[in-house]
Amino acid sequence: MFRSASKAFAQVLESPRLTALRSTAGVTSRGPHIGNKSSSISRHISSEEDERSDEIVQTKHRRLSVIHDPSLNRGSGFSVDERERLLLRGLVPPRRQGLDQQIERVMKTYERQRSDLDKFQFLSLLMDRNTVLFYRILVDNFEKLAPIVYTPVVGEACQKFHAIYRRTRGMYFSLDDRQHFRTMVFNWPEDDVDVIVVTDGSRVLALGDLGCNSMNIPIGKLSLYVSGAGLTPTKTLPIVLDVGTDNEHLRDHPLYLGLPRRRLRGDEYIEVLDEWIGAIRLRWPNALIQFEDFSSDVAEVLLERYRYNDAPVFNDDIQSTGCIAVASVLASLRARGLNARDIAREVIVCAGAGSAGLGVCDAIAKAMEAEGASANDARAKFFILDENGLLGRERDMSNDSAARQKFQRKDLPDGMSLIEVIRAAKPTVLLGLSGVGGLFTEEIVKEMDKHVDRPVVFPMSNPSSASECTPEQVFSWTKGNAIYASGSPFENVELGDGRIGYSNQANNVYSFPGLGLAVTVLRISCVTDDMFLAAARRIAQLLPDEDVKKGLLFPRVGRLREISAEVGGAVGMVALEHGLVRKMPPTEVTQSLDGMVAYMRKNMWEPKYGHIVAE
Ligand SMILES: NC(=O)c1ccc[n+]([C@@H]2O[C@H](COP(=O)([O-])OP(=O)(O)OC[C@H]3O[C@@H](n4cnc5c(N)ncnc54)[C@H](O)[C@@H]3O)[C@@H](O)[C@H]2O)c1
Ligand SMILES: O=C(O)C[C@H](O)C(=O)O
Ligand SMILES: [Mg+2]
Repeated sequence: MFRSASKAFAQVLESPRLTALRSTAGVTSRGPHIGNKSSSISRHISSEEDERSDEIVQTKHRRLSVIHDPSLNRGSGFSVDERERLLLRGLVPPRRQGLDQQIERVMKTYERQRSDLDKFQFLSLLMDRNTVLFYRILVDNFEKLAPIVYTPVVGEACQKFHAIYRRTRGMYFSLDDRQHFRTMVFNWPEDDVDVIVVTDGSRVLALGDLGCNSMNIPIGKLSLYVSGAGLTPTKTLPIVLDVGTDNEHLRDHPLYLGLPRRRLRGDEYIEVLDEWIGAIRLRWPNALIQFEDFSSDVAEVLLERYRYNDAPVFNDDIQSTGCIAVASVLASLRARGLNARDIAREVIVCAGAGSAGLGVCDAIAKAMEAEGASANDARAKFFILDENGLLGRERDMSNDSAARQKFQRKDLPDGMSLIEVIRAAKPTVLLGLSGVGGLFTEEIVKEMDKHVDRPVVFPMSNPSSASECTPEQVFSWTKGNAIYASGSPFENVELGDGRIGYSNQANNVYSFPGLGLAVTVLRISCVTDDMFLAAARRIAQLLPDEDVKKGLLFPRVGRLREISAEVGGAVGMVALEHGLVRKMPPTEVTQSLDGMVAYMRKNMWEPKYGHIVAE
């Protein structure tokens, strides 16, 4: 009955497009030696073309080794001077082309790719070839390409990693490398690493244990740090910890690239993680470490073990998912004409009691407490289910984590079904972090709709196939009344009466890039829950009332750079207040949130060709 709304109509509601931001001028060095020597020389070379940035890169590379280094390669875009200085004469076609022409050629070829997986591979190969061109294209076409490099297509790319593998990127630490972690970190050529995303592949989206195949997840996340928050590409490091896999299909597959053994668990697993983090801290003491897609049995344990160890660490699935969930609930309050303090009156039903579901509920409970609710009153607002139904009275939770025990309902029978819980609790917000596609049926959503004016339905599971319901379903079942946000992207829906049903994307991509930007720019020493709460509040305020009233909760991901500057600003102000900043910005920056946001924006890397000079 409903069909997807045209993009053009949706864009009418959007505020001005992303402003291009220039990075600050600087000199870096890239070459065959290990390590970068930053020179103090900083001079402006008057550019032959306006499109060039002021950045000067020194290199010892010459001839084909320049072309084979993606961070130096400019393809047909090397200037006449660079061709002379780097001995490239005759090694590239004679006619020089600018970025615009290169983009045109690449996008035409991209459009000819037949499947989404072909598109993924095409972009991966571009990333391997030419860093600036890849990121220029990603930044300029973010909304179109994010679903390819990120959820949902990155999920399929992980499932088929062993079959489509072409070239290495990032680092692998396997059980066979034990006792070598502290030396092998020096095999990585960069002395400066700002952000590491690490996974052990034990729970990739809702696709289960993908072992070593999971490498595309850290690669994808880091490409969002660069495109969405202006982190420097060469200072990002994707890592897979290969501790085996319990995925028999992969383990027995002749092309599988990881260790063909069962997954290591227990104390020995923790020892491996300790050894790994010790090695990382030895080589890159300040790098932000993002734990990604670790299964729920270890995710929280690892976070608690490392988060206060004097270096920044966070778990994306727990904390930044909590952040976007809080932002979504806060924005939905605005949509319903309520205030932030009304969050304490929300009633939350959450399907999914893994680390993501519990992390989200914990973050919302903390947001309630921040608005004056007691811890007990906040807890009483939650009804959490796992695959066995409600976490209720009779459930033996003695071996469960504190995070899970906290949400046990002592007043209701264990195992109540989702529909029974909806009838009993009359929720205002329904969250899906179950990984079960289609879990929110017509009966469930209609039951919820009976008790509230505007049901808030957030099926947050990824990829799209795991979404608990689609926007078309929810808007159809609620006659367009619902407020909707999903983990993976969906098109908006035309409601048939001139209105649009907005399909917001409640994905942690709204928070982790901006957080990483702030940690890097200010060298923040520890990532705290208060930072995520401040970021959530900021995200929830980014759109004007007239947009939010229509059910649009925050700007679309196409404006991620702007959003990341705002998130970075909010995080930076909390870090300042709590004395966690190790690299103080100029005083005027510290005076206001606006000043901090502008500072974040100014420190973003911009994908433009700089000038390469011979070292
Ligand atoms: N939107 C986002 O930004 C975001 C971020 C992180 C995770 N996620 C998604 O959240 C999901 C869960 O992640 P996780 O790490 O907690 O995984 P998990 O496998 O540990 O947890 C899944 C939970 O769902 C429960 N469950 C299974 N079937 C159910 C059912 N029929 N009814 C109710 N509960 C059921 C399981 O018992 C378990 O508690 C994944 O799909 C992941 O992609 C989304
Ligand atoms: O990767 C995503 O799209 C979000 C999240 O980190 C997840 O694990 O689903
Ligand atoms: Mg994840």
